[in-house]
Amino acid sequence: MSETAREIARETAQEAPTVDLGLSWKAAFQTLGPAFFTLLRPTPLPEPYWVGHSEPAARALGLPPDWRTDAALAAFTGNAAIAGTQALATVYSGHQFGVWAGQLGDGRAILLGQTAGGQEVQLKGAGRTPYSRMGDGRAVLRSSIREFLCSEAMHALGVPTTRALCVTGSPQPVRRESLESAAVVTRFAPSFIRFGHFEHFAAAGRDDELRQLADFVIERFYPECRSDTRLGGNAYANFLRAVSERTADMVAHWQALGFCHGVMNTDNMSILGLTIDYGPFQFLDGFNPAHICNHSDSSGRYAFNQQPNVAYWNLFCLGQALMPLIGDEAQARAALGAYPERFAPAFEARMRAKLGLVDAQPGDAALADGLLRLLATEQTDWSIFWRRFAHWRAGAALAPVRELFIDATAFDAWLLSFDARAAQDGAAPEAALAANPAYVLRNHLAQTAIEQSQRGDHSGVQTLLALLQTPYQEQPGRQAFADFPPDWASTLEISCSS
Ligand SMILES: Nc1ncnc2c1ncn2[C@@H]1O[C@H](COP(=O)(O)OP(=O)(O)OP(=O)(O)O)[C@@H](O)[C@H]1O
Ligand SMILES: [Mg+2]
Repeated sequence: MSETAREIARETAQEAPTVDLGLSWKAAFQTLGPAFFTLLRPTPLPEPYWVGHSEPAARALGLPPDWRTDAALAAFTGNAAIAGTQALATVYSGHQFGVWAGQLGDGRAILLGQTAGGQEVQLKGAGRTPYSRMGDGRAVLRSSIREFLCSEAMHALGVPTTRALCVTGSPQPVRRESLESAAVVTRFAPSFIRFGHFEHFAAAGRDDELRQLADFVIERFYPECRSDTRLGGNAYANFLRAVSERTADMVAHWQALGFCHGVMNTDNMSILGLTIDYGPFQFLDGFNPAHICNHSDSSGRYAFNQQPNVAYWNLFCLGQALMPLIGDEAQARAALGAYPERFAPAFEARMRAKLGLVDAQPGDAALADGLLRLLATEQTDWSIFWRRFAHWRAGAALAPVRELFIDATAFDAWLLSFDARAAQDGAAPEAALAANPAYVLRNHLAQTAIEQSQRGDHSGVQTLLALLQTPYQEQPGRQAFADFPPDWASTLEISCSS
């Protein structure tokens, strides 16, 4: 036993009680065998309390209506084991900020198990694992609230994402730049497997495990790749193609919503094309295409307008890792070609929806591009512009849209060409309202709820969650949540510290 393993064993030594939450479980990731994970228990936290909970997530997971019991509080803080589960941490590697980082792994996320309904349930911030390196295995309340809210917000926006059931907190101090307190996010997804899991075994030349992992993912999530006759009928090439397509769809959706992920390392890229790891993310305020949301990203590698290229770069890393299975470089390249082929039309379709158009026409990309240039020149507020525009399309006055521009003449000129184009379209007037949310999780909204929570009042988290769960519907009395950010929002520095 290594010294780290011994220390972890000491931390988790006390016998955790076992509780039954009324969920059925079935072994999944575990069946891969010990090369892929380490069995271990979460490390308990003292005096746990509820911070936030998502009822739609609870229903999706199959929990009963009165699920928030003391037993659930203990289980979702890592203080009790759940009957029928065997917790584990998985090993992965990855490229971070463009550089090979070697072995990483679940350093603070612990997989509890997979429900019979096919959802893997993880605790993030549940204590050290053999993959924690220098980390403490913990997550702070601040970042846990952000992850919880954004997971559920993205789901409600229709973006493929990992989901979050709840956040629980503990007074246990956690040191970051200052002393903060610990929290745990319970999140779930059909799989938390990342590009980095494949890179891990490929880098070590462990082709047997690489194949085992690919077969595991293909069998469960991409079975159609086995019978696909494209790419010479090569199942692994078709798998790479399918992942490329899902990734393109996901990133096109991000770009349409003005969502900056902030840490698109290959260990944060889901093999299912889900948005994963909500760290220094940000929904754009003013539209600056080169916006960098992560204060730790000094070179702007993950700037908003770099995201589509970075995803492609990350897919190349995945392609490289899968090469021993694909075997043919031309097929791998062709598989990766699916990304640009898919991204451009996917983004164009998203822009069309935002504009309230349905029928694809040849000049659409140029029309959208013309508008994006105007928005960039004036750094117009992304979400407010689109929501007001959607209301105008649905029959409201134009003035609230027009007044967003200092130079309204340029916008008027664009509008002339838009009007001509819209006249030939069959879209329902209110269509754009379903593509342009009224509420997104802007940094300052999250920050306000976090500070309130840090003072012991968690009601702000639930209030915000309720709005984010119905983002396309204005709620009476909640205008402030859809409004321009306050001046202090621009001074918020969100970094990798979490
Ligand atoms: N406080 C911590 N303690 C231990 N390991 C950590 C800690 N913070 C990050 N890590 C590990 O560092 C690596 C990169 O971290 P990154 O910020 O991408 O992930 P994360 O936020 O911990 O989690 P995830 O990607 O699971 O949402 C991962 O292996 C992660 O587990
Ligand atoms: Mg991560």
